[in-house]
Amino acid sequence: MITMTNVTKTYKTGDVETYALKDVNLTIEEGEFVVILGPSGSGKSTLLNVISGLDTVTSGEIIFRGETLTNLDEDEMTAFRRKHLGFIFQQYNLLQNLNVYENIQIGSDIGTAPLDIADLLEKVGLEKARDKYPSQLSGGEQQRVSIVRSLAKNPDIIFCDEPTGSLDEENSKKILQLLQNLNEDYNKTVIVITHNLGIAEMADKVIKMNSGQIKEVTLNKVKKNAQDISWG
Ligand SMILES: Nc1ncnc2c1ncn2[C@@H]1O[C@H](COP(=O)(O)OP(=O)(O)OP(=O)(O)O)[C@@H](O)[C@H]1O
Repeated sequence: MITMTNVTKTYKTGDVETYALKDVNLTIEEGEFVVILGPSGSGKSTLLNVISGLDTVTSGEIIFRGETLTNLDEDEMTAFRRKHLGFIFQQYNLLQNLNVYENIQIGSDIGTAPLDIADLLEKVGLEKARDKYPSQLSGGEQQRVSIVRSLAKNPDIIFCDEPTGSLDEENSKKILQLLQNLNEDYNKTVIVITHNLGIAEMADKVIKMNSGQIKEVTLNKVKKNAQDISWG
């Protein structure tokens, strides 16, 4: 689905050149659950940013379903992102003056074949919260709304940067369960960046990064259910 070939990304600050990515080669299959691990500064966010076109590569090639993303101009890349990608970040970024349903509608309006909002709300146990405002919800609930918003447009790939961040185990596992269901029931490709080693137990493919390079790629023969992964 995604192939990265010899991808390098450097940042120049004054005379100093930093390799955020150094000659990265990687394949991500359709419907795969991928977890990217690595210490702070190892290049995880940069990897996500170049795949999603939020940042350009210095050299190398990225191909998505036969289309060379690294040849697209900014407008084409924005269109690609809107059509195919969903993002889940630590910050919820919900609009405070819109209720749950309306917040999610912002996401589904972008999609050409959006998923049913009521259906998604039921999947995350928030069917009763559709008319509530963000300030009336807990942090975990807000996170679930923000996740539903990014999923409502029906993206092919879901990118998650520390999706469970500051949430406790129970709320984190609810979110991970949702990601697992989307991966399994809707065949969505899920790519999660995390420091939490337990999440790697849910993955098909675990990528370990260090100093801008992929140091190890492991395929899990057995995947754990979100509820059963190790924690803390
Ligand atoms: N805009 C930028 N300008 C200069 N250097 C940058 C920039 N963005 C990232 N870097 C550098 O590139 C390297 C990789 O950064 P990146 O954010 O990808 O790491 P990360 O693994 O996601 O870290 P974290 O886990 O802390 O989020 C780091 O050395 C970082 O300082």
